[in-house]
Formats: sequence, structure tokens, C-alpha cells
Amino acid sequence: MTASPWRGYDLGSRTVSYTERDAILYALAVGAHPSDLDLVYEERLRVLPTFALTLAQWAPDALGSLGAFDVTTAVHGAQRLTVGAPLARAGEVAMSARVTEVWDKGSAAVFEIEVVSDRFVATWSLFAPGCGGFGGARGPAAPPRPGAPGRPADRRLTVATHPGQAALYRLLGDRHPMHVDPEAAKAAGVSRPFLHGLCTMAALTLPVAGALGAHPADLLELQGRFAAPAFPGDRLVAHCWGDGEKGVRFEASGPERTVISGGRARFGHG
Ligand SMILES: C/C=C/C(=O)SCCNC(=O)CCNC(=O)[C@H](O)C(C)(C)COP(=O)(O)OP(=O)(O)OC[C@H]1O[C@@H](n2cnc3c(N)ncnc32)[C@H](O)[C@@H]1OP(=O)(O)O
Repeated sequence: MTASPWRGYDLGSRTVSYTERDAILYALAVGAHPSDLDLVYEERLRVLPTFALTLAQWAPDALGSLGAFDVTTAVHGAQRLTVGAPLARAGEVAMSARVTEVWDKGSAAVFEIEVVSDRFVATWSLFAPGCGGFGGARGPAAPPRPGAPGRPADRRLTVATHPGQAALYRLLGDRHPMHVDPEAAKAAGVSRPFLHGLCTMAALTLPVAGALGAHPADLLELQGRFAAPAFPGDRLVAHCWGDGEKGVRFEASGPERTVISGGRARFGHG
């Protein structure tokens, strides 16, 4: 087996600051309702843990800028987030990042980038066509389907995404053109601009938390694979299987296909 030269690459450290306004805009961009005062009103603000992923976006962007993969065709393949402590209403977060793995999928490579801070650990899996075939290990296969075979979902939740959602979400730190520019989306092999995977995933955690009787700001763990592009305006349906008291496994589908597979979320007790 040959390891990719990027395996173990140190992406360095960065401190990113944010305001209450950033946290509120984020909550609105991922679908918080104006009546969710804990998420949209300074007087009661609790910051969604997934907001940390916008603060940490510099790390996957840095790897792309270094030329590890073609940024016009690479897409976000999967994400994991483990929350260690809540984010303050405003402030700064110090982070460090490195490439923990590069899997060789033959025609593509999957780059795993881990960002560590005293608040959270987040791992991006970036699916990069044209970067495989270097003789490395294939890595993990597709995540198992949730629930026992044939067991229907315990809950079915719907999320109505908004036609302007990607245009809004990109202002929070991920300005890749494939989310707004039709030509850039086509270059990535997708028919039209598509939603940021992290926007789709965060939008799903809001109703998932509600269904579990948890507060979305009490999220402790989240993961999932972006199985197919979701589009702004899509109505998403999440099939959820209970996984402990405040946990759930889920799969989410758009009008045509499964868009998130292997989804898992777990919340604390508040
Ligand atoms: C910079 C971008 C930011 C974004 O936010 S982009 C928006 C969010 N992301 C998306 O919308 C991407 C949606 N997903 C897809 O379009 C597809 O899904 C992929 C293009 C990522 C892969 O599809 P395919 O080329 O058909 O791959 P395969 O033939 O099904 O699998 C080849 C190997 O790659 C692994 N793999 C497939 N999908 C993913 C993934 N999403 N994340 C990580 N690995 C993946 C499989 O398991 C398998 O490997 P094994 O043969 O060893 O099992």
C-alpha cells in the first residue's frame, strides 16, 4: 500500500472570531423559525453547535488552495461533528487542523480533514474525482442502512428548504461557486446549483431535535454522508430510527434520491 503524500499533512492553526449577528444569521440560514427565540434573538441566544462548522471551513478550503485536489470538481462527501462544550454567544475559537487520512477509491480519493478545538472536533470527508489510483487503502465502504432490515422508520420528518438557501448560506463562509453559479455546478457534474451539504445537514437537525424533545443547541454528535446533491427549494423527507433516549439514526431523501445516508445525531439533556 502507498500512502498519499497528503496523509498527516498539518494544515496549521487559526483563531476565528464571530458575533451574535453571525450566529443568528446562521440559524436563519439553516431554517430556524422566527419564533425560535433561543436561536434568533440576542436576549435569549443559544448558538447552534453546527455553526462551528462554518468557523472551521478554513481548513478544507486551505487544503484545496494548496492544490491537493481540483476544487472545481471535489464535493463534500461526509461530515462528523463531536461537541465538547457549547459555543459562546460571541467570541473567538482557536482551531488546528490536519489531514488524517486519504482513501484511494480508484477513480477518486477521499480526503479526511480533522479540525480540533476546545469546543468541538469536526471531520470533513472530501470526495475528489481524479485523485485516486495512487495505490492506497480503500478505506470504509458505504455506511450501513439505519434500522433493522425491513423495520419501518419510527418517525418521518419533513424539511422544506428555501430556493434562496444556498445563496444565503454561502455568505456564512463557504463561497464555493457551485452553490450559486450554474456553470460551476455543471463543472462539478451537477445539473444546477446545489445546497451545501452542511446546510442540508444542519437544517435536518432542527426538526430531528424537536422530534426527540431536545433543544437543537444541545447537539452532542452529528454525522452523515452526502449521498447525492440536494437542491435549494427541495422538500426533504427524513426517515428516523430511535437510537437511545436522545439519539437517532436517519436517512434523508429529496424528490428523487437519498441525499443523506448513514445519518446519526445525539443530543444532551440541556
Ligand atoms: C466543496 C463542496 C462543498 C459541498 O458542500 S458539495 C455539496 C454536498 N455534497 C454533495 O452534494 C455530494 C453528493 N454526493 C454525490 O454526488 C456522490 O455520492 C459522490 C459524487 C460523492 C460519489 O458518487 P459516486 O462517484 O457514484 O461514487 P460511488 O461509485 O457510489 O462510490 C465510490 C467509492 O467512494 C465512496 N463514496 C461514495 N460516496 C461517498 C461520499 N459521499 N463520501 C465518502 N465516500 C463516498 C464509496 O463508498 C465507494 O467506495 P467503496 O467502493 O470503498 O465502498
